[in-house]
Amino acid sequence: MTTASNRPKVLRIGSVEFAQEKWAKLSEIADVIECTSRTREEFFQDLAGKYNDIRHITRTFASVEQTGRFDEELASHIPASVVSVSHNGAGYDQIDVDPFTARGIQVSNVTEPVEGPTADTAVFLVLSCLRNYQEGHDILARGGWDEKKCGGAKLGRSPESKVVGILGMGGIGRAIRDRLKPFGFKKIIYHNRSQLKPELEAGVEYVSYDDLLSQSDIICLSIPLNAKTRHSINKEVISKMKDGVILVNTARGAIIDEKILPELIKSGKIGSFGSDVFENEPHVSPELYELPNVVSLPHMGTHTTDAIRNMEEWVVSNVETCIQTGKVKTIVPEQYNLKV
Ligand SMILES: O=CC(=O)O
Repeated sequence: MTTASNRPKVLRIGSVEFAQEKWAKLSEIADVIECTSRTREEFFQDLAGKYNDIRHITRTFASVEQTGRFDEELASHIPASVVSVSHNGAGYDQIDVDPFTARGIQVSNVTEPVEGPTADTAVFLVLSCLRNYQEGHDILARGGWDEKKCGGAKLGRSPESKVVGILGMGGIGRAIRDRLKPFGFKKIIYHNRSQLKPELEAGVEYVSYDDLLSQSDIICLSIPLNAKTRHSINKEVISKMKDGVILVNTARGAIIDEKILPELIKSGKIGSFGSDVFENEPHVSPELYELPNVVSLPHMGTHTTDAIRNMEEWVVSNVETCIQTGKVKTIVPEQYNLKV
């Protein structure tokens, strides 16, 4: 039981949109402190001052504007009292996990609430690229629907003739698989760090990285961004893909070396590009999104009230579970062996 003197302090960085009730519940067992530091320098000063006895930190994707990345430098300012950092999002590329692991600090991310909404977005992009729906919309919007059938939009293809390759078969990759299955694609294949157990694989075929590149008509990227995966989809890798491949990215923009895309799309090497994420958000080169065979979204993967509420509540659960058991609910994979 917590008393006023031993109640853990939770530093909340970034705003709450919908999970006020869940945060209020957490306040019954912890002191929740809103982070008011406006800059990274101020944050470092506050960590040595008014936040010097906090135990848990929560952060949002947008709060990077306030504190900068959670890197080695920032970790070196974290008070020894801190036991967990809970990130609101599936992708935690704003956090360098190693310096936190070295200090015995648990890092958690959001898993399940992100999977369905992100996969819905991937399905939208796959279908739009396959059927040229964006081109149809653009023709209609500029008043170009004349006598020509469907306004002259290019003919699309149906799923039955296409192989889908999913790169990365974590929770989001599996949700993409499950949503694409009913469309009747010719085959769904995947590549992952390791092959999944049959019950998780759910009937789709595990292939090598190179086989995924060479066999897929549509490639969905669902891998995390880190030092190994940054620009891993580059000119050389794309040259191994089928001519006219459809590339769909709902993971992180910087997995692809974005500057090479316009040329490869114009040449037809990439038949269509569907993306919810870009390398330097919110800046996207008009040269890219103005191409007719590009479907682009401003990072809307989890942009629903339900998803945002569920994600915010998941973050609170991570803190709550850590207070109650000493362990966060969803520790990041790099820390599976962390002794706590
Ligand atoms: O981009 C969204 C997330 O990382 O959850």
